[in-house]
Amino acid sequence: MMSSIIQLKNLSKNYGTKVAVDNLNLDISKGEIFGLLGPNGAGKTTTILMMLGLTEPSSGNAMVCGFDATSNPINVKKRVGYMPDSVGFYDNLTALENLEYIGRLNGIDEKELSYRAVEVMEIVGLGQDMHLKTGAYSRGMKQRLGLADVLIKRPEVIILDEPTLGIDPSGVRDFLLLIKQLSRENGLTVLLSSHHLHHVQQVCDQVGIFVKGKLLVKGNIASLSEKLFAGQDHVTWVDLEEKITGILPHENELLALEGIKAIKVEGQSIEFTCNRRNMTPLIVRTLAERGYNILGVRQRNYGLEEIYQKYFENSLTENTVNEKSSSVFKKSFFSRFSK
Ligand SMILES: Nc1ncnc2c1ncn2[C@@H]1O[C@H](COP(=O)(O)OP(=O)(O)OP(=O)(O)O)[C@@H](O)[C@H]1O
Repeated sequence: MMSSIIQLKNLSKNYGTKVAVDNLNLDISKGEIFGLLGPNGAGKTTTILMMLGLTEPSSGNAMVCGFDATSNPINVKKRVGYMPDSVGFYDNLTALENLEYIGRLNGIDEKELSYRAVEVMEIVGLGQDMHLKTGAYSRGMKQRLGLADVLIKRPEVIILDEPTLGIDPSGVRDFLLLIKQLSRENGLTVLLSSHHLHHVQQVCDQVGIFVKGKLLVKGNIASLSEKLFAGQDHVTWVDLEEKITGILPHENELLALEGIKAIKVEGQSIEFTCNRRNMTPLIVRTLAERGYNILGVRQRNYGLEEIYQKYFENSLTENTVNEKSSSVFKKSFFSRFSK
């Protein structure tokens, strides 16, 4: 069992009557890449600020690298690198100068600074461009420079708030691979917050889904989709060459197979509703043995894609237009659970 490097116990934060974080309990192991997922306003940033000692919890506590973030923020800040969702630089300085400036703010010895700054620039893939002014940097390059700012103090934990915001898809992939490599090679613990499930799933060992200040579920991607869709029907569609009119000739025989709940025929397509997973091979085999000519087979899977579509995509689209959407998100999420 790996030891926890971040431990949040009954952590809450209220802003007036607004509960931003609601009695949060969370352990993150050393060397783990953890994804905090949730729509806008879920409480991700507030949680991060409490871990860094930048916001005081209303109750509960956050232990980070063995220190209480509220009573001992200096020790936490020494060990934790934080990249906020937007990082600012001095546009008329070169990237290397910007990084050295941050290094000085972190109290890194001048003799070591220039060596370390160049090293970190190479690590984040900006070795070739470190003498360019940051005014000429793309969003993706700035993100890497932001990461360099965080790495220069050789942290044990890095916390990245929405690190993929505004970067193009290939930039996102490269950036996340870099994070993974850094974590694996150096035992670095990474906490990243995002509302992009797609991005998070590429790198995270574990994810936690946040809604309205509460952690709804936590686990690795596979266990998460199991939990979220437990009890859901599994559906398989089979397309046939022949058109079926009326009842499928072998309907009763198929319904007698354990796991098949219902059969619906629509022209050349048959829909099998099953109460257990992985029924598709048996269905296909049985139909083929009975002489049906199968043209295509599809299966409804409950994976990340489905989690994303159900709980994030809708919420996000609405969020950009309408701030009230988090209640929509919550409703659909919970109605799913209470089924
Ligand atoms: N300083 C503050 N004063 C009052 N309310 C706040 C403050 N900071 C955050 N909130 C509220 O607390 C809730 C959680 O916000 P938070 O920024 O932590 O969410 P988030 O998950 O990080 O979302 P985003 O992705 O939009 O940053 C929101 O409803 C927000 O309006």
